[in-house]
Amino acid sequence: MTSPAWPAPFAAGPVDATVTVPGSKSLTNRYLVLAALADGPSRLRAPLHSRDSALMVAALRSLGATVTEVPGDGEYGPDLEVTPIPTGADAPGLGRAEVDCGLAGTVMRFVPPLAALVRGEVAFDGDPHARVRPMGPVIDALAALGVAVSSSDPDSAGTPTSLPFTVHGAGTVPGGHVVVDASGSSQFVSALLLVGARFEHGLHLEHVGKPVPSLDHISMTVEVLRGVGVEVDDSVPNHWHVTPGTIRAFDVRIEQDLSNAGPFLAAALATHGTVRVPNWPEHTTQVGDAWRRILPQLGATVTLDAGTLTVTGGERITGAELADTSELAPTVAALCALAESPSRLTGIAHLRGHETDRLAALVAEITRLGGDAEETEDGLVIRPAPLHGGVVRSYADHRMATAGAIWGLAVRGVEVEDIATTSKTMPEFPQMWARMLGQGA
Ligand SMILES: O=C(O)C1=C[C@@H](OP(=O)(O)O)[C@@H](O)[C@H](O)C1
Ligand SMILES: C=C(OP(=O)(O)O)C(=O)O
Repeated sequence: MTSPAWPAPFAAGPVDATVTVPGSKSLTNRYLVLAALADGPSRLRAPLHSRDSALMVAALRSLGATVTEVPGDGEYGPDLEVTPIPTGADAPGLGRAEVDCGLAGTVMRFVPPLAALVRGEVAFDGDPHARVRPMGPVIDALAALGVAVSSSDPDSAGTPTSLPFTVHGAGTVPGGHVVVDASGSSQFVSALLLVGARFEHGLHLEHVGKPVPSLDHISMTVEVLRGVGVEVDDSVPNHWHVTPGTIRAFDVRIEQDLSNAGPFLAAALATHGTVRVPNWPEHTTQVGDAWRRILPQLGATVTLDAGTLTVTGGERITGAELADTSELAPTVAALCALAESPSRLTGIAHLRGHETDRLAALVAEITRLGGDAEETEDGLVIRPAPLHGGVVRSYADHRMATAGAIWGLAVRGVEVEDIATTSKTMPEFPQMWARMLGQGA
């Protein structure tokens, strides 16, 4: 049974709110992987607790890590303590394990290389749509690095290109030089870099193909690795050298998810109001820091003062040309559909391989509400047109659901199908949205 569509609250006046959001998905799931491979127990403070992080925790447990919730000072749930998985040729055999990737790119891409370092068979599968998300480059790279990967589908022969598949971990990986085409997702690069130090000869990863998207996420991987004592040389574009060595156990505080701050900041523009986000990190590799550059181009005033980001919407939203907005694109597109001049988003062809084909989904939903949007080869063109109410489909995509919420602020009668899909990275979303609007909850 599907739950009824969520009536998106309409904002009768300008929003005036202060919002903090749960921990970063990308940081939480990177640190979880590193903790599972570290040289001792680690602690994540104020991590994300959501479907994607729960899937990562479950995956690591099934590979032999111990992950324990311990009380912390985070607003959105306990800290996590992680005792690493036993790896290496002498590690106790795991037998057979199963990993449910859900729809989490970070789980389906980051965990298979880790599975190669345990001794046992690890079967990966996920949600129906996860089976069409691109996986081939990670599997091919593992195969080239000496790891056996087979299809879990008895009818399919040869090296798998997508879920479901099984990694036959030998406990050790020779490693060395490998070439990937990472034009489909930066996660192919991050996945291999995260574990490369634990390969016998380390890793020299080379990208060949169209440009790698979402480069900020690779910078995040490199910075996080350096922070735990891993040597990474990224001085030559499209080449990454990871020196073999230990991953140091750590105690880190996870930054709040700046991408997920996006819909709340967008509310300032959609309602011509003000939204403040305290604890904005002074230095960060999160792509969401780009809100400081993007939102002024859409007509907002943005200041960062004493660690609080304040966004005040202008009288109108102006359209803009914006490149490489990565996972911010659905939120940006939602605002562009409310703008008074045209917008062009470029460098986001790979969004077709995200939780859903986001370019098609955004065009369909903007059009459904009476807007004017079309796909280009590598993005979207969105032209001004008055929107009307309707039921926005979310396609199991948290960012489509939050796009619907943004439209609902400015347009009466918008409902969002399956708002619960926001639990992928922000289970508290409906309550947080109501609180932002002063509706209690
Ligand atoms: O490494 C990560 O944590 C992510 C990388 C990006 O993937 P793509 O390169 O596929 O866009 C981003 O869109 C995704 O939400 C998270
Ligand atoms: C693309 C996204 O997720 P994933 O980590 O599943 O790729 C996203 O959160 O926008």
